[in-house]
Amino acid sequence: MDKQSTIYIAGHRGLVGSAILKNLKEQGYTNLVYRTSSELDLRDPNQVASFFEQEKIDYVFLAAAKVGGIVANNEYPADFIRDNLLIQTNVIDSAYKNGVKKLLFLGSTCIYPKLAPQPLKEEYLLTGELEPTNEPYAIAKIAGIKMCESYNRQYGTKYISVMPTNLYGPNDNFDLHTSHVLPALIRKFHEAKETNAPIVEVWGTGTPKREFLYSDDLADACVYLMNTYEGNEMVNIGVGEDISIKEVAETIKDVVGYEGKLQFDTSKPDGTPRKLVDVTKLNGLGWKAKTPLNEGLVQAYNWFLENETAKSK
Ligand SMILES: NC(=O)C1=CN([C@@H]2O[C@H](COP(=O)(O)OP(=O)(O)OC[C@H]3O[C@@H](n4cnc5c(N)ncnc54)[C@H](OP(=O)(O)O)[C@@H]3O)[C@@H](O)[C@H]2O)C=CC1
Ligand SMILES: C[C@H]1O[C@H](OP(=O)(O)OP(=O)(O)OC[C@H]2O[C@@H](n3cnc4c(=O)[nH]c(N)nc43)[C@H](O)[C@@H]2O)[C@@H](O)[C@@H](O)C1=O
Repeated sequence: MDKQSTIYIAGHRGLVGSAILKNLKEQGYTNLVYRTSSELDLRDPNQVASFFEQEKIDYVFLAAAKVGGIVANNEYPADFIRDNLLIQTNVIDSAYKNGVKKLLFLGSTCIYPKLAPQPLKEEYLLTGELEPTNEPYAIAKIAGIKMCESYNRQYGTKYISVMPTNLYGPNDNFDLHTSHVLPALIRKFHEAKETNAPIVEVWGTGTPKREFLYSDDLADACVYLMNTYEGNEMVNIGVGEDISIKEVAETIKDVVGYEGKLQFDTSKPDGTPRKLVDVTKLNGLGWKAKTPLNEGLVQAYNWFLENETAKSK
């Protein structure tokens, strides 16, 4: 990308899109294009086609999606498969029809089989059954990967797909019903501390393991790969280390300074037992994560204090 290239960041207000926008601004890219979902509904093919015809976009970061935690995925499967198929199909096809030079598609590690060997290598895609709580979302993401590969093969485009592990950071979703585990636990421990509640409820058994990447690191990897990677094969993005939900809950408890107890609600789903990504390919391409989990959690909690608690005052 040149510093003057026209770069569209789809989903620029979200966890990932806002971090990519910040990274691009910091690196001196000046011609950045973005729209909110109310200005441009990416599920609507006509709106997307007109937008691409007008804007003459060179590069696309496709970070707009219907996203949510384990319970949201389980409760709204139709929304997750429909919205994601529509958004990615409209954007990828309009990018092709309007001569976009390169597009980066964001998948997720839930595309790998539920019981795949660990760490998850890129080649494990489509080798086994998916985790049922997020199968519709994962199927949409797999369709996005295959769409990029197919356009590259048939039309000679340069679309790349990246598979990030679980993410957290500024502009995360802190809604307890629809969020992922880290923002949920930050809110739960904070509110329990404020109200002197003796117990914080943690979903599931606490035994599943997850790998967590700070959103600024993810954004840096996306911009790096947009500038350096042209392969048709997807690339995992992660840190290469995981932690149990019980351990991460104890860590957040300490970061927040809550002194009560944890209680595990085993009526809630555990989901995939483990999804540690193999980052050999990413490291070989010259990129490594920088932010340690403890440091990232302190930053995420500070962001929550400055932005989310202000909303409820
Ligand atoms: N969060 C995570 O842990 C992980 C995320 N990812 C992937 O990263 C990408 C971004 O996720 P994340 O940033 O967490 O998600 P967020 O929910 O934080 O942000 C999603 C963004 O998508 C936009 N969007 C949603 N629907 C539409 C629509 N119909 N039209 C236009 N824009 C829309 C929203 O725009 P607006 O704000 O204007 O409404 C929002 O800013 C997704 O592809 C996701 O699968 C992958 C692995 C893990
Ligand atoms: C990114 C990824 O995100 C989702 O998959 P997930 O990793 O299972 O997501 P999660 O963050 O919601 O949960 C991780 C673990 O944590 C436990 N857990 C404890 N207490 C809370 C809690 O309070 N909230 C939530 N959400 N989870 C909790 C929870 O029971 C589970 O064992 C999919 O959307 C998938 O599609 C996807 O791509």
